[in-house]
Amino acid sequence: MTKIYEYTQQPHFWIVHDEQGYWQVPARNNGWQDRSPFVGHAVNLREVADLGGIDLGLPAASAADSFTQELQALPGLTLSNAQGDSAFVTRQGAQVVSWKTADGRERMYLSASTGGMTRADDTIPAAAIRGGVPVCFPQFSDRGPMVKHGFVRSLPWQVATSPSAQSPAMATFVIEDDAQTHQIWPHAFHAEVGVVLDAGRLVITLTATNRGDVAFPFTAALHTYFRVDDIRQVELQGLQQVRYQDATAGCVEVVQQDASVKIAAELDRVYMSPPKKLLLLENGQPSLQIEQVGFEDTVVWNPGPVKAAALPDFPDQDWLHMICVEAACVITPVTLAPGQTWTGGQILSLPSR
Ligand SMILES: O=P(O)(O)OC[C@H]1O[C@@H](O)[C@H](O)[C@@H](O)[C@@H]1O
Repeated sequence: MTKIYEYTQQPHFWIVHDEQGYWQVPARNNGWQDRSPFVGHAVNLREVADLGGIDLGLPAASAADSFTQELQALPGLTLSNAQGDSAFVTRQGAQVVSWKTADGRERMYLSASTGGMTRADDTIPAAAIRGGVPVCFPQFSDRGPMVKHGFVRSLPWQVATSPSAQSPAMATFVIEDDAQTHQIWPHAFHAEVGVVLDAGRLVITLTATNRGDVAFPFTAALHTYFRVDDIRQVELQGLQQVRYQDATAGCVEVVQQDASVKIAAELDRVYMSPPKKLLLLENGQPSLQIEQVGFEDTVVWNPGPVKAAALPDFPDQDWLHMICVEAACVITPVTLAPGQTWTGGQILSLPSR
C-alpha cells in the first residue's frame, strides 16, 4: 500500500504527499480512483480511507500580503523542499520565475530588464513579466481579439494555499472574473495555478472553471522560458515527424524532419498533438525532461537575434540563453460548459528521475 503522509482537498484537485513526493491529483469521479497522469502509481480512495483521514488542514486563504518576498523587485513567495530545490512565484500572473534545483542551477530564464508589477507601482494592467512560466489565458498569442496571450498574466492573483512549515513545497493561486475582466472578456471564470516542488521536479498546473451560465471557449499555455548556457548547444528531442505551424512563415504547416529542434535564428512553432514527453539536451547531455498533460499542443519559441533586439524588455544577447517550450492548447480551443472544469499541466524533471 502506498504510504500517504498527508493530503488536502482543493476545489478541483487533491494534493497528496506520499512516499514518492507531492502530487497534485485532479479530482474526477469524486475521488482518486482514476489513475492520474500526475502519479506514477495508483492512489485509491479506499487506501486513503484506511488511513483514517489524515487531514493536516491548510492555512486560511490569504490575500496580497502573502507575497512578502521580492525577486528583481517583483513581489512573490518562495517554495522550498528539504532536498534543496526552490521556486519563486510572483503575485502578478502567478508566474514561477525561478526554479533552482538542488545542484544550485537556475532552470528558469528571467529577463534582467523585465517589466512587471512592483510593490511600489501596483497599477494594473502592468506589463507582462518576461521569463519564467507566464500563464496565457484565455487566449494564446494574438490568435483572437484579446490582448496578446490573454490578460491573466498581467493581473494580480490571490494565494489560495500558501507554502507552510508542514508543506513548504506547494502553493496554489487563484484569479476570478470581476468588473475589470468583464470589460475584456464577458465570461465568469475561475482559474487556478498549482505549483508543486519535488526533488528535481516541478509540477505546474492550470485549472480553468466556467462559473457562469454560458459556455465559453479558450486557448491557453504555460509559456515556460528555460535558461540555457548557450542556445547553439541546445537540442530539443521528441518532435520528429510531428506537424507544426510555422508562425514565422504565416503559419504554414510543415512536418519536422530532423531528429531534434535546434535554434540559430528566430523560431516560432506550434507543434500539433506532439508526444507528451520531450527531452532538452545541452552539449549533447540530457538536461531536462519536459512533460505535459491536458494540453494538446507544444509551442517552441526563441526570438533569435533580430527580434530580440526589438524587444524592449529583453537584453539583445539573451536569445542565446533561453528557449521557450510551452504546454499549450492552441489549434483546438477548449470549450467549457457551465460548471465544467479543465486542467492541464507541465511536469519538469531532471532526466535522471
Ligand atoms: O512577447 P510576448 O507577448 O510575451 O510573446 C512572446 C512569444 O510567445 C510565443 O508563445 C509566441 O509563439 C510568439 O509568437 C510570441 O512572440
